[in-house]
Amino acid sequence: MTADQRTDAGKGATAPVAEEATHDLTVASDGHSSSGSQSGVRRFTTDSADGPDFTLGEYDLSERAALRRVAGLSTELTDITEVEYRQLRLERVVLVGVWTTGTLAQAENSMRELARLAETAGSEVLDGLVQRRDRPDPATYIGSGKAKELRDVVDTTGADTVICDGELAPGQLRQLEGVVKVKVVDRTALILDIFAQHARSREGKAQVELAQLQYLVPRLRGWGESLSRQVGGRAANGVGIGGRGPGETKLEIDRRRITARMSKLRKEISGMKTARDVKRSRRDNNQVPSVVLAGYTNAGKSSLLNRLTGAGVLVENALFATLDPTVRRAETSDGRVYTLSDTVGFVRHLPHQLVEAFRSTLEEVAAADLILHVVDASDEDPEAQIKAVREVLADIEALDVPEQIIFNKVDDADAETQLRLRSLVPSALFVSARTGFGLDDLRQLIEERLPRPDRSVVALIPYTRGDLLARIHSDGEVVSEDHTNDGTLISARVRPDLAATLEEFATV
Ligand SMILES: Nc1nc2c(ncn2[C@@H]2O[C@H](COP(=O)(O)OP(=O)(O)OP(=O)(O)O)[C@@H](O)[C@H]2O)c(=O)[nH]1
Repeated sequence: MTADQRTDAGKGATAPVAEEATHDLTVASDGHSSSGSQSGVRRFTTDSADGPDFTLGEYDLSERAALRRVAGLSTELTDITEVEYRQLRLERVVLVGVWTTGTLAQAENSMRELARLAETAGSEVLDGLVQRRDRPDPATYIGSGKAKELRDVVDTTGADTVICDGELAPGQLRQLEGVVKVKVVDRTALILDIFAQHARSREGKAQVELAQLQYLVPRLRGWGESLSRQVGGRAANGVGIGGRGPGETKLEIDRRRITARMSKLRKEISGMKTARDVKRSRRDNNQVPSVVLAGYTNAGKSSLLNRLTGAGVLVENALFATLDPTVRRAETSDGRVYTLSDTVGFVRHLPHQLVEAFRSTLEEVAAADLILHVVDASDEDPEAQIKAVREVLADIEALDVPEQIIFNKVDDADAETQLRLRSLVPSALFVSARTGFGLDDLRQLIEERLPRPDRSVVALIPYTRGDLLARIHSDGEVVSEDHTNDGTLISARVRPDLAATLEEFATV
């Protein structure tokens, strides 16, 4: 094996999803929009408690470039302090990775995944380089010789961006940019950007913005005080940013504003979580068991949800089509009701900022009765998918929820692969959301693994409480039922909460 390997990262990947690739996203949550002027002086409305409209003044070009680089923002933007995000405009990209551990095949898979991520963000992958190293170079991520080679690849292909397969220190990004002379972004910024493109709900948008800001804050420190300027004069004359008076640097103001914005977002997210908790506890009180589809991005979770519930959920051959959790009602063949939900797709090296920001959404997974862990059987490295998903499950403390591995897309996996997967996870179920193969088995499995009603009750339910009778029928198992003058005498097995409700009508 040679030390340096060129990958075919772009070749194995599927067609880019160009739609909306350059769509802009404004995340000012109160509906105020910012307005920019060509001159570089930007006025905008802020929803911060610090004050109303204000003027930021001008950044010089190098500062703007630094801001964009730090934020991983689009080329024609913007002042970070406007708290407005646009998508990365990554058009023609070259990928670069450092292979430190594992096999070459694993390193290449990681690059292939990076290629898919880049394409999901709307870019065209032109080439990819991997360098074998004990650890990334502290200055330029790859070694200086390799960086020059990368510059040649950039020149030859006409790429406008380099994407690194890791999270880089701000200094590394800057120094590598200095060598290759085009924009350099890292995997984290790329994933954050894809999430920003896919966020639809208010909660999803707020969560992504929070994650972006978390990514941003240490990077503000990274390019540091040298870019700070005294803006105390502006702050003091009232046009500034709620001013702490003279002497405050631009950097400090940025940082303070971002911190304020982050705590506002946290509050918003926790408010939305409360609303969701209420819904969930209503479901819990009705003891509706919940089954969650979790798994790697693009594994086919939405397709399975559609198949199992007939719900019209977006299915897209792109990473992270699903960002906002979808909860659907489903029923077993014996009429027991449960909820089936789709969750955000996981990915290798899911930025910790995202896991943090999406924690409240992911808590749904930790509260489930059963996790259907969907794995793409046609993927080159399903083991890596399983590992990555389990890492996130561990992170959100969902490891003690019963988990069932479902290998999906078996229509696209040859017999040899299926055999290998079978020996890898003997208890796994093999299905195809596309052809319908194995779905009856999956339904049956859900039925068997749903918590069963285990309390025996005998109760005389007055005719005025048809609601209770209906619940016993839908959530429990009726043993016998008799209509008497005083009401319905019913013997049934039900779950503990319903048993408690029925206590006042119990006859034994
Ligand atoms: N061949 C094959 N393709 C499938 C199957 N199930 C889903 N797909 C395809 O896989 C792609 C991703 O499917 P989704 O259902 O959107 O996957 P997901 O896991 O919800 O994706 P994220 O939203 O990224 O987490 C789509 O192009 C589907 O048509 C299957 O059983 N066989």
